[in-house]
Amino acid sequence: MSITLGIAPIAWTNDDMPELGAENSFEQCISEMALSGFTGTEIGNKYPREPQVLKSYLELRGLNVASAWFSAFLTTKPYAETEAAFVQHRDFLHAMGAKVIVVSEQGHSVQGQMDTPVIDKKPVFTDEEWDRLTSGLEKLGALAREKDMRIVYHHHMGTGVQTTAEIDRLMANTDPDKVSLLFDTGHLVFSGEDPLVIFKKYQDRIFHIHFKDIREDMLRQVKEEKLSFLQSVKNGVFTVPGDGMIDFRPIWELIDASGYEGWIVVEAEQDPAKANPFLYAQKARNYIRQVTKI
Ligand SMILES: O=C1C[C@@H](O)[C@H](O)[C@@H](O)C1=O
Ligand SMILES: [Co+2]
Repeated sequence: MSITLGIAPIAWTNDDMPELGAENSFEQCISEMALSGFTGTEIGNKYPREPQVLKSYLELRGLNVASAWFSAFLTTKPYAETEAAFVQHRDFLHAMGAKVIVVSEQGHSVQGQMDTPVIDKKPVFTDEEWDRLTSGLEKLGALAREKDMRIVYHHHMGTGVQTTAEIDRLMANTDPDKVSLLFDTGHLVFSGEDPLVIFKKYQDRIFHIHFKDIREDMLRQVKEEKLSFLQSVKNGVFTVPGDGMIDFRPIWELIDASGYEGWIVVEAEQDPAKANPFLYAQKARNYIRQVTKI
């Protein structure tokens, strides 16, 4: 397997704020993905959930399913609740042919709170919560391995695994065979981390990649005005690769040199009323072609 390029539906319809892009239909979204030159997608709130139905729409457009997000609550709810929801999600993704499952711990997360400043108010897990998180993730990882899949942990703004130190702690305390890492350029730069350092350190554990860029002026505004994660997204802190402050060339050089095989998914949520998702998808595709020759 080599590298395959996908794009997330979140630029058309936003799962965190379904009112963003409510007017965009599922068929418009997947048709525009395919027309822009992508061959994969993640799954959004308008996608049919029956594997055969979803496949019939995607196959027509030459799209495969890369993965889909799963919210874990290992730090705040009984493990069995997360496991039951995870197994359903795993089986759906398995039926769709995906090999990786995006997992993010949402216990104490402020990412979905409209008025909570994302920089100052992110949660910090206690030692006990860390133990619940790492042991729970290893169990979910083992369930994924039963189906020849992997969980890829999504470090994320406004959550307990956001910073380099937190990613280090998660990686140090989990079995590499059970817990892999998702590399999201936008979240790392938003948080002030160095994506090159993270990629170099964890290249053997990175099994999924999200490419998103950051608008520098919006990032400044987020800090100055203490905006929440959702306000930041609405105001345009994220954009597609090639449209923001991140230089993807050195990132790509590391990815290429590492022999990475798997998905690179463009994931650039912004307000579709301000940023036409079809035009931005084409912009991303052109920039990636220039930088990676893919
Ligand atoms: O992978 C992701 C999924 C979204 O729901 C999330 O909020 C976004 O920022 C992201 O990186
Ligand atoms: Co992401």
